[in-house]
Amino acid sequence: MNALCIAGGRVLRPDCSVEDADVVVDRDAGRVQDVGEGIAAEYDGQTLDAEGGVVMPGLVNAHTHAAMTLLRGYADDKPLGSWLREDIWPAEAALEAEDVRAGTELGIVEMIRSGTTAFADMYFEVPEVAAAVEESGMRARLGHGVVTVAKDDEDAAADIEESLRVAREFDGAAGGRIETAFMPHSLTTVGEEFLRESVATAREEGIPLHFHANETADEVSPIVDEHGTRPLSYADDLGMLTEEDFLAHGVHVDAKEIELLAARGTSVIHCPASNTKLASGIAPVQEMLDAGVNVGIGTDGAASNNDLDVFDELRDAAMIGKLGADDAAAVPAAAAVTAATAGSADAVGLPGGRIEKGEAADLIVVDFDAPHLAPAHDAVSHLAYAVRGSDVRHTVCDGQVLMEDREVQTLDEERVVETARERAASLVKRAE
Ligand SMILES: CSC[C@H]1O[C@@H](n2cnc3c(O)ncnc32)[C@H](O)[C@@H]1O
Ligand SMILES: [Zn+2]
Repeated sequence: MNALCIAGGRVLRPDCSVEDADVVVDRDAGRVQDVGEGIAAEYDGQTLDAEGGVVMPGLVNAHTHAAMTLLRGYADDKPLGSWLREDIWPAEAALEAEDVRAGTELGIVEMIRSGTTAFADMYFEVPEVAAAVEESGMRARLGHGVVTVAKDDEDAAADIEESLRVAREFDGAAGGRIETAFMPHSLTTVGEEFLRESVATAREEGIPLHFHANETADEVSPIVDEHGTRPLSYADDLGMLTEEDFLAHGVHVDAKEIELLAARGTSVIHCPASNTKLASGIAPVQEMLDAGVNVGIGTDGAASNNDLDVFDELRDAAMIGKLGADDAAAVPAAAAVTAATAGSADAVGLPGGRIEKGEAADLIVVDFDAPHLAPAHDAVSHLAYAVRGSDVRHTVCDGQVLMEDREVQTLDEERVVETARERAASLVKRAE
């Protein structure tokens, strides 16, 4: 067997227990071969040193727009509607394919460096996003975001066709590391007739759906006014809530909508930093978990976060979850860590999220030697409340080492950062 041994660390298991163990990976299969104390000695192959560290599943960023790294810090301190209309959409109107490639690569480098092995991405120029994912060795579920408002019927239909086309074309790309979805931007930015027809097509072809929903209060009232019902019952009527589908935000959901999500098995991707920065509101995460809704974690784009560090995000989820519930016991450490690993992987329907024999070999080693992690009474507490993305020592996806000793192996980090700087500067000029 072509083995990779992650040796000498403590391993986070799916039940959030932590044990001294080595992890042996079958590199050809991209799967965990075995987990156990001292087993690395039985195998030949590449070894990654996990001494003094915790081996855990790679984080899954279940909702992002990776190329928006180019717009990091471009427009701040505004609510969602004016931020999008006054700043972001005008800038995005000037996007070229090369911008998306450069911004996605920058996002990917940032994610690999902070321990993310998979992500779900809604953006434009999906072939460029897919090429960046393929080169980087990460795993991703990709889609072209559709907006039909302010478009004539022909342009709207073309946008939908593009989203369905890339969903068909790129599913299974990069040796199966890329899967796809049909991604209508939101329930208010895609018209009902367009949704009705395109969702039916996606359903017939078995293509899952990902969309923004119930993000701000401003987004709820127009749906209630126009359709006489809450957004998620409207989405349900359109056939948009199945076990394969996942929606981003779910901030302004009432008890009936939470029940509906649980009944349909639709996952919610919680984006606490973006919801805080845009003052969108506090998602009822503990209520959703109590109702049996699967919750994943996403950063959203770097322009509303402003980074793609999922460790930051899961800490925000745990902290803000307590504030929202007015209960310090809400969204405890283990729940936040599980949401960012197994919860996110299950939500987006990608392998990973658990270190277990036979599971995908998507894992990271987190260094526990840093002063801000001493003492370590409880590893799971640290993973939720104290670890930073910069504590990640190694990142492995599908059995391939993407970062070793903080050196990204698959992309040229210096070139990626420089190109992204250049493309961001030229994008801003083109948008003026
Ligand atoms: C049509 S591709 C995706 C589209 O979404 C925009 N976007 C970024 N962040 C958010 C958010 O928090 N809510 C809604 N839409 C968002 C992004 O700029 C792209 O235009
Ligand atoms: Zn988003």
